[in-house]
Amino acid sequence: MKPIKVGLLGLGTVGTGVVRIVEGHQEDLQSQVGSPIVIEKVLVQNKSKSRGIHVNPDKLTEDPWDIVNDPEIDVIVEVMGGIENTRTYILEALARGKHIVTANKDLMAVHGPEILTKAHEHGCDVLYEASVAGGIPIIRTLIEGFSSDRITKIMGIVNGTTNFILTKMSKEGAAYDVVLKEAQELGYAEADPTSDVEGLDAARKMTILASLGFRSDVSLEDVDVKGISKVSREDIAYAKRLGYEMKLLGIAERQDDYISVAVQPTMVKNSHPIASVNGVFNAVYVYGEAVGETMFYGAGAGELPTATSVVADLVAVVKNLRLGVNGKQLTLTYKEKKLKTDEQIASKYFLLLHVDDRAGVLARITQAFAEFEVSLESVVQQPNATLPEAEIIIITHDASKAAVNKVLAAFESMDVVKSVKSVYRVEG
Ligand SMILES: NC(=O)C1=CN([C@@H]2O[C@H](COP(=O)(O)OP(=O)(O)OC[C@H]3O[C@@H](n4cnc5c(N)ncnc54)[C@H](OP(=O)(O)O)[C@@H]3O)[C@@H](O)[C@H]2O)C=CC1
Ligand SMILES: N[C@@H](CC=O)C(=O)O
Repeated sequence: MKPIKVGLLGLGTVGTGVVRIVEGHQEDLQSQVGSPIVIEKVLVQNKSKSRGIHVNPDKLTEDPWDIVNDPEIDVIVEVMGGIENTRTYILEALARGKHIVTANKDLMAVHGPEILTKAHEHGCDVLYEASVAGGIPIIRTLIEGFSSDRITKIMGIVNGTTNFILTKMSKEGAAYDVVLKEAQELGYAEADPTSDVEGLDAARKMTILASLGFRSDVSLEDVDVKGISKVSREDIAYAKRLGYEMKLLGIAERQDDYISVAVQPTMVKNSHPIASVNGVFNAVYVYGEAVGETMFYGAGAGELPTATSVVADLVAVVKNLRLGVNGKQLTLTYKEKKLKTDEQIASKYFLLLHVDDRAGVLARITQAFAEFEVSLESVVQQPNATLPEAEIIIITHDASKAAVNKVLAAFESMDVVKSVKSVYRVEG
């Protein structure tokens, strides 16, 4: 059979993995799709850079149009990252009838609907399994595995870099900056790791998951995002003492027609399976009305796990080519979203306050919670080790975000409250 020719945009962490798997598993791939898969051309920024993999130098190009305009190329695998240039290359490639596989969540979270519409118009496939949770086949699972159910909640660790950092800080007492550097060296972090640590990467992934899971037009602006850069070793130690692990969680919830999506550092009860998801591993919990609770676990970043998802998409495109059904999949119809208000978003909260250490303070603090009908699960007061103040550690029962914000606003005008050191959502 005629070989399938692939143009690879990018030969960094993921691109290198794609070449290794396509070459190393060639026989298995051929047996599934019935023809050889050949990486015909590879786009890089700098052809003379030394690389950890040998690629025939004649295949390397620094000009994306060498690939986009090449009529011999059937499929483009985009693993270079970035948004605007990449969007242009992909739209142009679709206009020329090429199928696309991408790992680019930044692009798909922002321009996904435009790209998928264009693909449909041109009878092309656009697959993006690797864009969320690296090696876990969660996108295919949401589209196919849950097609018969109605999802009410998607909750997970969807960023490997921040889970790697929080795990090392929690288990080894490691310093934030040192572990971030290690995550970068291992190829887990984004080109600009701010998007990992400030939660944007996870927010993009949650946009994709929530859109597919709730079949709703969720956009990045709908996600309430907070990263881990302000999580201190002290916060992690408090969490552990109380029986929790600190995790950066993405949480998308639906009640009737109303949804909320957030990414935030969250204290997860030790007994919850997500609390023991460590290092670069990701896990996604999906709750369906009929199926109940399910969990998907695996490496969320890194060369080979991510490339596994990319090459699986490539195999799917080639199988569709064989069957002549590219671009013929039924597209999802998205409902117009209705976002929950802060009154409708409920969870347990952890608060750490520094207060004056004198009679009646605890009563005033608890009175503020009572005023806004926030019920408390536990309250602990202890002296501060270094300051002439007391610390109050509070865990609430389920309370609305609006009510907790009102309590926090009340603390601002209470002279006995010196500072609100930390506030975290609590799960489990
Ligand atoms: N790393 C991971 O674990 C995961 C990454 N992803 C996504 O996969 C994509 C790639 O990530 P990753 O492999 O880590 O990125 P890298 O930074 O390691 O590699 C990027 C590659 O693209 C090339 N490149 C970048 N910009 C251009 C440009 N303007 N013109 C030509 N070539 C360019 C680079 O060339 P050169 O080598 O010459 O510099 C490099 O080979 C991103 O979208 C990322 O978000 C998704 C899941 C996991
Ligand atoms: N930087 C990302 C890579 C995979 O998407 C992460 O750490 O999860």
